[in-house]
Amino acid sequence: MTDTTASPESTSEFDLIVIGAGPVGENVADRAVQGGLTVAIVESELIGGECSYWACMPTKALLRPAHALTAARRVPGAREAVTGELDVESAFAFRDGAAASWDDSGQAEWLESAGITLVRGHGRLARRLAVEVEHDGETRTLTARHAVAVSTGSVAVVPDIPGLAQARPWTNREAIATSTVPPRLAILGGGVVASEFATMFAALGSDVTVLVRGDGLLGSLEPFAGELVAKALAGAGADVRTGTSASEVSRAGGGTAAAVGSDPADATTSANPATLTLTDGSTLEVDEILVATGRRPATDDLGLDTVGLEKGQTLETDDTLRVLDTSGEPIEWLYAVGDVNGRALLTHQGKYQARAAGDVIAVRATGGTVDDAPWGAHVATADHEAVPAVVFTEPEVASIGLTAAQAEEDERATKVVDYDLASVAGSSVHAEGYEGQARFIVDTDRGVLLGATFVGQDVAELLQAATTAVVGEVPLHRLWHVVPAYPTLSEVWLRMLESLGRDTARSPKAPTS
Ligand SMILES: Cc1cc2nc3c(=O)[nH]c(=O)nc-3n(C[C@H](O)[C@H](O)[C@H](O)COP(=O)(O)OP(=O)(O)OC[C@H]3O[C@@H](n4cnc5c(N)ncnc54)[C@H](O)[C@@H]3O)c2cc1C
Ligand SMILES: NC(=O)c1ccc[n+]([C@@H]2O[C@H](COP(=O)([O-])OP(=O)(O)OC[C@H]3O[C@@H](n4cnc5c(N)ncnc54)[C@H](O)[C@@H]3O)[C@@H](O)[C@H]2O)c1
Repeated sequence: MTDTTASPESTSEFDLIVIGAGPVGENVADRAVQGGLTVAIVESELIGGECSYWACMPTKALLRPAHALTAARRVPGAREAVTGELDVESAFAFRDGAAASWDDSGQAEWLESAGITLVRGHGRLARRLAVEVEHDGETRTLTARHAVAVSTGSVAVVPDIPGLAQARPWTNREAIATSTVPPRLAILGGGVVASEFATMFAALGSDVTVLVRGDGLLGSLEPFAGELVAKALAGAGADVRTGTSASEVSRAGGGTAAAVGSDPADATTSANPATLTLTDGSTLEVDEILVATGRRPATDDLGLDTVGLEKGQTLETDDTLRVLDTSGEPIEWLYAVGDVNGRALLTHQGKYQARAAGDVIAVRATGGTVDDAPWGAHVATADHEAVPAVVFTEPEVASIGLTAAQAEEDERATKVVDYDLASVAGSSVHAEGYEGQARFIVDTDRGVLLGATFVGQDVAELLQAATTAVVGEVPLHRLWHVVPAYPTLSEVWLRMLESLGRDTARSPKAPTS
């Protein structure tokens, strides 16, 4: 919509400036360009962000060999063909490929092909509609005609435990970029990151101890999810200790684990062990410690004070992703999208927000009509109650919507339907001795699904159907006509309906006798 003939290097004014070129920032920029705007994106590290190099992609690649091996071993005929163990070097090579060997040139090419101007450096808000970019000791100011979007993501939290920081613990970055398998690994935390890395390193051959502060793994999900994952971890030789944490850590010489960085070669295994004193008074000696105790928004050095906000804070937003000021009013020109707004720390959900944000920024800039009613084109309504998530542990955990506990807190009229996945025909041919569990949360007043959780081998692909049912508020009586193919794991849907009773198949318009 403005002059785009000036070279990107010399141009300092754009319709939109995006700070942070992770998966979310890239999508905000792309949608805004498609909406006719000129866009600059500022990135201080690698284009593609945490997800591409230290999170989603490499972790799933390094988990996959163990999943495939376990799956083969569960099927007679295939089992006999597995004559060796997991090959760690090949698994690392597969991981390297998934992380594009920590080289973002492909992503830079994509930005160029999409018509987005890349500005390398650390971005900070300078004042209204202005971003200061620091790169190689030089500072340049970019100005935006219409909006600035912050997509700076999140960083790992290192808890304030005496001696922990000095012991140079791994975060997800060092853990996923390592080229060696620590013989003994302690994992602090019991959430998604802890559970996935415990599964991964146990399969790679580490002696893993998971220190869970609460009373089980994956505390925000249905309790049976954490229980089944803990059972499988124990079966894989990991020691999952609940109600325990570290009260002190020491490592002679401070440890040699790498500083956070983008070079995988930096992540070396410590030559000197660390000793953790646990809250029960016992001690634990390990070669590496992985902190998996949550994430905080990357807003420490973002110039938030220039817009009346506080450094380090989560950037709360309205549903069109505009940042709220201290009085709860949206700042017209400032958007926050992805992990940094704390709405849902997941790539797919951040990219969903990005599609809405990029489109609405373009529409507002060009004087179009904003579609911001719930479920409109320019709002991220699903963030509130319909966030799909998969934990890629063994077994997998796939969830959408409310848990039974959340539904109860809401005081909705709900019914919980539990079903043993081992009892559907599909699972019996999928794997010998298949273990798994499904739970559906049904709104009995409205006759729709509010949530579902599946735990078991290969349940991730069951999730999209559940997401469609929850988001689409598909009536139960219509679900009776959604026939699952036989014999698949999806047959659990029919079992859920049968548990509710054939009466739920009657449509509201059916004549009553
Ligand atoms: C171990 C792990 C595994 C995960 N696995 C999955 C998964 O399987 N599926 C899933 O959906 N989610 C997963 N997640 C979550 C997912 O990684 C995040 O939700 C996602 O990366 C968020 O994207 P983002 O673009 O908001 O932020 P990020 O990916 O963090 O990107 C932010 C970008 O902004 C840049 N930046 C920050 N500050 C500045 C600044 N001031 N100036 C310029 N640039 C800046 C950063 O360098 C970075 O490139 C995982 C997370 C972890 C930790
Ligand atoms: N497959 C996926 O989609 C995937 C994978 C990994 C991460 N993620 C995302 O990344 C986010 C962060 O994951 P996470 O596991 O780091 O955070 P989390 O919030 O899921 O879990 C943090 C865990 O650390 C514990 N903890 C917190 N402070 C502690 C302390 N001081 N001492 C001991 N324990 C402590 C908590 O009790 C909890 O068990 C998640 O919200 C998730 O959405 C997604």
